[in-house]
Amino acid sequence: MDPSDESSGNIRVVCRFRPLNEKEKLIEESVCVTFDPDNRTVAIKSEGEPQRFSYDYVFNPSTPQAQIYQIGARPIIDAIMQGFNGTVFAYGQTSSGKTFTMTGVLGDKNLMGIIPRMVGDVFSKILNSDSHIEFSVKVGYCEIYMEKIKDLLEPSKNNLKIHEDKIRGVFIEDLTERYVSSEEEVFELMNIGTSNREVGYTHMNAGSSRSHSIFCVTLSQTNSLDFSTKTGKLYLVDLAGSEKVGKTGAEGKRLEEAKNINKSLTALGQVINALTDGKSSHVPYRDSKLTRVLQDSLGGNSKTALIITCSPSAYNEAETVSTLRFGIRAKSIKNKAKVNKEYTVAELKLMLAKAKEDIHMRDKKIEMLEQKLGKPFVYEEADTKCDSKEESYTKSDSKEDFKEDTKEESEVEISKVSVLDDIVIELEEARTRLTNEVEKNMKLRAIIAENQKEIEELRGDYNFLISRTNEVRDKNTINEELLKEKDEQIEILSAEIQDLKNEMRNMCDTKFDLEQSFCEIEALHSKSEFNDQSPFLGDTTPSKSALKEQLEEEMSKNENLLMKINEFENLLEAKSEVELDKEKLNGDKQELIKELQKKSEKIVKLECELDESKQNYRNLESTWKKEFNYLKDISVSLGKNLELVSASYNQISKEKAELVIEKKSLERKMTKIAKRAKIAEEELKKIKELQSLCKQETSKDKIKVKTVEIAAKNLLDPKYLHQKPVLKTSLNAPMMNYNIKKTITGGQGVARITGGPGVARMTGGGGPGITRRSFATLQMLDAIKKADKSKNDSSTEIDPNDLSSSSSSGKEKCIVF
Ligand SMILES: Nc1ncnc2c1ncn2[C@@H]1O[C@H](COP(=O)(O)OP(=O)(O)OP(=O)(O)O)[C@@H](O)[C@H]1O
Repeated sequence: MDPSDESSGNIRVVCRFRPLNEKEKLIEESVCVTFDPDNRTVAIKSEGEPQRFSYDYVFNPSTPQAQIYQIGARPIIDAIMQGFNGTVFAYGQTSSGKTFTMTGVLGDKNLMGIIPRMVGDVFSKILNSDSHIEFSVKVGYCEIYMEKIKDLLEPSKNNLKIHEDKIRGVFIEDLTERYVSSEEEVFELMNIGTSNREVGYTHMNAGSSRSHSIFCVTLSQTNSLDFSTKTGKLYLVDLAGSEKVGKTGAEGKRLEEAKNINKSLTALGQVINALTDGKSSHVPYRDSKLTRVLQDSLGGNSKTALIITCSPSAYNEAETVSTLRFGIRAKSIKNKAKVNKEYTVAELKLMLAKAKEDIHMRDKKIEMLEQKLGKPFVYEEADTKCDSKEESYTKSDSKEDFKEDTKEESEVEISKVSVLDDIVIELEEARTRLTNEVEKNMKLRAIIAENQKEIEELRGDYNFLISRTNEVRDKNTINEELLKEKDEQIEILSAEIQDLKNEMRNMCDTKFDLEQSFCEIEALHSKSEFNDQSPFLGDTTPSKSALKEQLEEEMSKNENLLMKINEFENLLEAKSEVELDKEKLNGDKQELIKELQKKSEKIVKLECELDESKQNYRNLESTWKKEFNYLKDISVSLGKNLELVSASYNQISKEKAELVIEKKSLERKMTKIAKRAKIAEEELKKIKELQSLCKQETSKDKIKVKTVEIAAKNLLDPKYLHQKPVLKTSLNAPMMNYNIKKTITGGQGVARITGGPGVARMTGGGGPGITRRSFATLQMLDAIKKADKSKNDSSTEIDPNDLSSSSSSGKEKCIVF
């Protein structure tokens, strides 16, 4: 991994003091703090020595919101853009200005807090980014109230759970996250969330936050060129303020809230202690929801800034000191943040393709260099400048020296090329390995995709079975309830039937009695009609009217009975109906029982299948995990290989550049040497020509000397003395081995021979008359001989007196050879 993808460092802690509020001014106007001019230290005045606390920055009460953002939180945004996680959280006593710092006044340019400013910066950075980077921004908003996490964008979700996995770290499950495309949309969501927050009145703060709020911004970036993705998660946390219930006057609900707030803040303090005391092996993140949510922000994968907020009032001195101490402890927490980057297969493929292309290019270059080094030298007129080494070659340097040097240099170059060859072979091997690994990777991915499909199908089957089982169970329960109801009804009806039967029996008895009585009465009545006057009868039997009354009574009873009988008959009918129903129900029940049995069997079967599916799923999952780990290993080794490839590439590039420079200088040397060799060859040719010329001249000279001697003799011969002198001629002849030019000029007694290397010049005068001429000629021959001897002299003068007598006519007399 690129080292810039990781960063470890301490939490950044800044401290902010707000101005005195009205209440503090009323209670006690004195201020208990002084600020050092270095903007890093604050001192609390106390009776003894003032207590001093130093942070990354200390803001005095007059610091504007914009500066707090710039110094306190802005660096975190840069980290988020790079794909790190980030957290900014505010801690402090109630009413110390946490919410003012984090949120401030939305929509007010001067008073808005860190969250809206950060959001604004995120969007402006997105707008100014490269066009091939695609961004997506999501926001979520929740609060921890009385140890429950409530979704502030969907308040019905009021007990969200915290989870953790390797990819996402610690996260709040099911938290509503909305995609947003402008800061206005974010502000809208913030307003919605804030309106759902638990806020209440206390003596210290009319709008006191009774919960810890967490505003999450997730920024994902996809590079459309290499398909890599980066995700930075930003947590902006406004903690509830610690409070002394005596001061805040919390009672009832507020008291419960205060207890909860203080408890979770104590848990936060304990986590910080465990992280910083250097002895604790266990960090109690799980002691509260707050610490669990902030787990990554405190000692984990996040760049974190803590803003501690304080009151400057002497009235709150104890709370301020406690907050300052908290900040000091938090300062030594070390986090290890890493860029949340994902290498996609496409990205890996692209990297591989690039590496292949690089290797190919390098191959070509190396081939070219090899060709050039392998070819016989072609002398090019490439460069006309001479370097010092080249100039040290003089005419006396032999071609052999030059060849020797060139051979040595060539050997060095060849050894370099062979090293390069080795590297190229290694790279080729790495490339093959990489290709194989990528192929393997692709195959594995295909297998995993298939497995996942299968798992999805199994999951679908499983869910279907579960829903079917639940359906059957529900039906069963309903049927059972129905049966129970019917049984109860049957029981009631049976009891009623029993009662009716008893009543009917009683009624039958009464009816029988009554009928008997009626018969008796009828008999008596006829008897009374017969013995109407009998006093005996009148005394012992009831009177007719009495009997009539009794009869009427009995008749009405009878009617009632008849009615009851009717009722009873109806009831019997009803009973038979109920019995029919009961039978039917029993039938239904039997059917239901049968169905139930069938369903139970089916459930058992389905449960078996489910177990099997679960087992399969578990197997697949473990295979998948293994494969995933294997893939991860491969991806790590791929990363390493790619690093190796790029390192080798860099090395080769460097060496190639050096090689090119050396090659150029070699070519220049070659050109110079070639030129010099050409010159040397020309010189040699000339010397040889001269040698042959000299040989020719020497033989000619001998002939000439002889001719001169003959001529001289002839001149002295008396038979030539009357001959006219030659008007003018010149003698051009090399003397001995030198290229000597001799000129004899007739005139007024001047004769000069100019000697020196290669040249002898004689000028002489002659006059009429043989003697003089002969004398002059003899003088001249003598002079020539002298000049030949003194070849190193620059000139030999002949005394003009010696020649004056021979210069009479002013006309030249020469001997022609
Ligand atoms: N730096 C400041 N300048 C001006 N006013 C401030 C400043 N800080 C805070 N205030 C004011 O003080 C009051 C309390 O601030 P705030 O609500 O932000 O405190 P808090 O720490 O969030 O309190 P709690 O923990 O009770 O929620 C508010 O009216 C706020 O406007």
